[in-house]
This record gives sequence, structure tokens and C-alpha cells, in this order.
Amino acid sequence: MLRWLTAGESHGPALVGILEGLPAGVPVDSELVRSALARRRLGYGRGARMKFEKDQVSFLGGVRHGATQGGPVAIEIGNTEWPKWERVMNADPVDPGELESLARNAPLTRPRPGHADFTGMQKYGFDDARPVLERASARETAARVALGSVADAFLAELGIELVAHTTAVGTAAVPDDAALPTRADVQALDADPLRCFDAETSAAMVAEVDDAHKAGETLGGVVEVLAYNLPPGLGSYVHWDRRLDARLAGALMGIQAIKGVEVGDGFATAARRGSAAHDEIQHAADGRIERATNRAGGIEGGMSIGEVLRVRAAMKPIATVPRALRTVDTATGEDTKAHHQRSDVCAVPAAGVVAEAMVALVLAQAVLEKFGGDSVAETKRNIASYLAAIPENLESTGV
Ligand SMILES: Cc1cc2nc3c(=O)[nH]c(=O)nc-3n(C[C@H](O)[C@H](O)[C@H](O)COP(=O)(O)O)c2cc1C
Ligand SMILES: C=C(O[C@@H]1CC(C(=O)O)=C[C@@H](OP(=O)(O)O)[C@H]1O)C(=O)O
Repeated sequence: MLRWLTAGESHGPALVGILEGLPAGVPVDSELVRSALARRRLGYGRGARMKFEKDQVSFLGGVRHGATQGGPVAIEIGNTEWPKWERVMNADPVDPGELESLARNAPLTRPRPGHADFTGMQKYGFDDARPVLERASARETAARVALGSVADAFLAELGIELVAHTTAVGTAAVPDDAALPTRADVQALDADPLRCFDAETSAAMVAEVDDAHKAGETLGGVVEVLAYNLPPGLGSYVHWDRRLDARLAGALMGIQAIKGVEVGDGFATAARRGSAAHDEIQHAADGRIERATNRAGGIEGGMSIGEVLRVRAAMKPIATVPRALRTVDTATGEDTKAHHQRSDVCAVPAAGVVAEAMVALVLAQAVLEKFGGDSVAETKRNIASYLAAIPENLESTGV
């Protein structure tokens, strides 16, 4: 069973991620993780912190001479902001007099609507939102992206290729019939300001971000993750928590600010009639079986069906709105405006990179559950023998 955990605060010394259960022989090095983290920093509309902070990557375990060894993979991402926060975020007690003299340590008592501040203070018994936002912050997603890049390297060894792109920012959305990117388009996506695959929509997205920025507003949007070359049969219909769609939805909803998940045509399907909603099964030119369409987004009955996996996640607008929203000062009880120092106007492209990492982790887990393997070579053998055993009349183009 592939498992993963992250630890660390937004302004702490480092984030740490651990991935346990990966076979030996996955080609992994610091550069792989670094380039995934660099991709997470991209995107028009991100705040000042993305420009001056660097991600410092070190492997603490599980990888030797560029390959996984079968043990837990532990990755540390140093926060280069740490020296400024060393007193405020120190694990050991700091003299209260010294803390009081630090402007950076001033208690945050004007919780932001839409962030975890207010309920986090209620729940954990804090009189300052600092400890809440330190862990609620999406800075934590750097650790997930690091782990996701390792899961992705495993999937790539099996020929499974993932790509994420932005399909909407605010009201600017790619048309329904727009072309889908493949892994070969990643460089082009990274070069686009919003990681959008449709040039015209991307220009509209830039205008939307500029407009929101001028108005002291923030934006959300929609990202899509595609996975190519998945074998049929990952996940299962036999129990709710084994369904691949349920597991992907949970993983995507587990990303900060994600409020909706769609598999395939999702919500649009609800308005269609059955004959226009499902994907007919037909013979392909080579005699194997194929789907006439892929409205289901590659999953039926909680299982991958061998077609392209297509999942979308909707992100709400950033909670730290420059034109600050109404709140209550929890120190004085007075009505006031929420605290705001700096924030992203739009972090949708980064959310896409995080979504891709989460999908990679869930798919790697589902692959290992079905095929097992202590080495990549063993997993490959197991997949090949499963596919070879599928009878001729059930052989589909996804095999
Ligand atoms: C990549 C990324 C960057 C984010 N940047 C910010 C930010 O700069 N300011 C902010 O208030 N929220 C930001 N958020 C959103 C908050 O983390 C999120 O609103 C908060 O955790 C509460 O969301 P929830 O209600 O879904 O838990 C970001 C989210 C993601 C995924
Ligand atoms: C640091 C990152 O994102 C942060 C996520 C975030 C939030 O509230 O989620 C708030 C901002 O942090 P700060 O308030 O310190 O500027 C973002 O910069 C990152 O993605 O690496």
C-alpha cells in the first residue's frame, strides 16, 4: 500500500514529505523534484513570495545514486524565508519579551473569511491565527508536488503519462471542444502565463487577472488533469472506498481551496439523455474493442477503462482579498476588516500542478494495489501478464 505524509509550516525551517511503498528502481534525482517544484511556482497572478523564495531540495532517504531503493522516500524542502522567521517559528521556547518586540509576531486576530483562520482558532484554542494559517497555507503543497514527482517517475516507467492544464480562470474558460494537451505539450504549457493550452483563452485569462488585480480582487478557476495509457481495471466497483473516482475526488478535494471535482463530462452529463451521455462500445479498425467517445473521462464502475483519464478541480478565489472583507477582531470583539499583507491574485496554474501530483500519487497507489512489485521490473512483468491473459473478445484498444 503506497502511503504518503507531509509535515511543516509555511514559515518553518522546511517542509518534509514521506512516500512509503514504492518499488526499487524508479529513476529519481534532485533535478526531477526541483523541476516539478519550479513548475508549481509558475503562473500569472502569483504573489511576491513566489519570486524571492527558493525551494531547497534534499533527499533524506530512500534514494541512492539516482534510483529508489524500496524504502520510504523522504524529501526535505528548505524554506529560504526561514532566517526571517527563525524567532517567530522556533520549535523551542523563545523569551516572551523578545517575541513581543517583533512586529512579525504581532497576533493575527482579524480572521480572513474563506481561510481556515477563524474556525482553526476555535477548534485548536488559539488566540492568534498565526499557527492556523502556518499549516493551512498552500505552501504545504510544495511537499505534495515533490512526492508526486516521484510517483510520476514510477508511472512514467510503466508508460503512464500525466499532464495538467488550466481550463478556466474566473469567467475566462477554454471552449468545450478545445484540443487536449499531451505530455509532449508540457513545455508549451509551462511557457504560457496561465498554463492554458488555448492561446485565445489564455489572453482572456491574463486580462481577467489584470482586471481583478486593479480592482483589489482575487480569482479562482478550473484545472484539468489527464492521464494517458492507463491499463483497464485500476480501482474497483466492489466497495465505495476502492472506487478510483472516489479516491481521485478525495485527493483533489484535499488540496487547499478546491471546492468541486468532476470526472469526465461530470456535471454536464447530468443534463444529458442516456444515449448522449455514455460511450458506446464498438470494434476498432484492428478488430479490438474501443469507445466511440470518452465522456466518462476514462472511468466506469470505479475502474479505469483504458481510455484517457480526465478529472477537473474547481478552485475558489484566493481568501486573502486585498479589498479586505468584513470580519470581527477576536481580541477586541469589534467589527473590522480582515488582515491582509500580500497574497496571490490567482494561483490556479499552481493548483493544476498540485492536482497532477495528487493524481499521480493516487494512480501509483492503485497500480501497486493491483500489480504489486518490489522492483519496477516486477511491476512491469505483472502488468504484462495481466494484459496478456485478457481474452481476445475482451481485448480493447486501451490494452
Ligand atoms: C497553490 C495555492 C496557492 C494559494 N495561495 C493563497 C494565497 O496567497 N493567499 C490565500 O489567502 N490563499 C491562498 N490559497 C488558498 C488557501 O490555501 C485556502 O483558501 C485555504 O487553505 C482555505 O481553503 P479551504 O477552505 O479549501 O481549506 C492558495 C491555494 C493554493 C492551492
Ligand atoms: C508560499 C506559498 O503559497 C502561499 C500560500 C498561501 C495560503 O494562504 O495558502 C498564502 C501565501 O503565503 P504568504 O501569506 O506567506 O505570502 C502564498 O504565498 C507557496 O505556494 O509556496
